[in-house]
Amino acid sequence: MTATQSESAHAKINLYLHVTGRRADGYHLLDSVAVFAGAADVLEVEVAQARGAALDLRIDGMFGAGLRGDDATNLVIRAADALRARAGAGADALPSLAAVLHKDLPVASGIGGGSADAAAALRSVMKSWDMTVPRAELVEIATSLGADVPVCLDQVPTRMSGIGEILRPAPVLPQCGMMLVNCGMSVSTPAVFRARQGGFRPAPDLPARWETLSQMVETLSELSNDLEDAACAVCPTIREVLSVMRAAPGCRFARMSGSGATCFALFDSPQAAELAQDAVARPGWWVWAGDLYRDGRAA
Ligand SMILES: C[C@@](CO)(OP(=O)(O)O)[C@H](O)COP(=O)(O)OP(=O)(O)OC[C@H]1O[C@@H](n2ccc(N)nc2=O)[C@H](O)[C@@H]1O
Ligand SMILES: Nc1ncnc2c1ncn2[C@@H]1O[C@H](COP(=O)(O)OP(=O)(O)O)[C@@H](O)[C@H]1O
Repeated sequence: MTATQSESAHAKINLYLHVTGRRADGYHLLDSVAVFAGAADVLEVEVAQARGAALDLRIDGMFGAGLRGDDATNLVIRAADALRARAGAGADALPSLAAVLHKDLPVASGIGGGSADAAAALRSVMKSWDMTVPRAELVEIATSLGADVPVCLDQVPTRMSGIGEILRPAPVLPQCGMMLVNCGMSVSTPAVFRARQGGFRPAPDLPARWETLSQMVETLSELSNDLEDAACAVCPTIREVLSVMRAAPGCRFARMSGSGATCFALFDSPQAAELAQDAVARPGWWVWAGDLYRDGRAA
């Protein structure tokens, strides 16, 4: 074995999510600001001695039991397969890889854990194979793995549009703290898009920066997550989560992320979010509190 590539795969939070249209293939056009929380999975990839074999994946962590390492549909394996396919005739010369995924983010929960894992796999496998992929092609490969994978490549605050493949800088964020709560129920993204009723909403004008949390909350209050009603129809506990979060001491704002069921709340500081954790704790609920992930990492 040679050097281990360790990549953190951070939770993606949609501060708002407008459905702006629909493509002919059924995919929805979205407008959203995605930010990343400190909460993360960790993917470790090592080069093995053998050549030509597939990526061998082991999974552990708090939410590892729900996923199988030998499942070829796992997004980590699909990411490695996509890069191997790109190597064409040179694929047989690539060394085999051994990977461990520490799965600490809830699965199918609106915070893009699987997408973040796929992006982490693209980053670490490219490094392990000493492979350079032009940015536009990398975004194309990422999009083929899932609409949320491109935004997870860099893990920086991003304005997303298209189906998730058009990426622009988000407004500069203020200091704040974040809490994430998941009620323990997986929610299927396609099922929520199918259950959605109502028309389309325009993409809003946003400022270049939010100087304070109050300014950001004022803007977000004018916007919405257009998947929230549909997700609540699929998983009614989301409404209870939101009302518990809104009642927590110091909570400035709460909303569902992505297609749910995870909800986020904003606080004045990471410490304020951590202090409110006990007030929202319920049996079977996953609660995380801390800072946004502000470092980002270029793919
Ligand atoms: C809703 C969002 C918002 O960021 O977040 P999550 O709830 O997944 O975190 C994403 O668009 C989810 O992206 P992702 O989870 O990668 O979706 P994909 O695997 O590409 O698509 C799953 C299914 O969701 C629907 N889908 C997804 C994205 C999109 N823009 N329009 C859609 O209609 C399609 O039915 C598709 O078959
Ligand atoms: N490494 C992975 N982590 C999580 N989910 C994965 C992974 N690989 C494949 N999946 C599948 O992808 C789907 C979406 O997972 P996830 O990204 O966690 O959802 P969401 O984007 O809603 O948070 C799940 O149904 C899950 O079975």
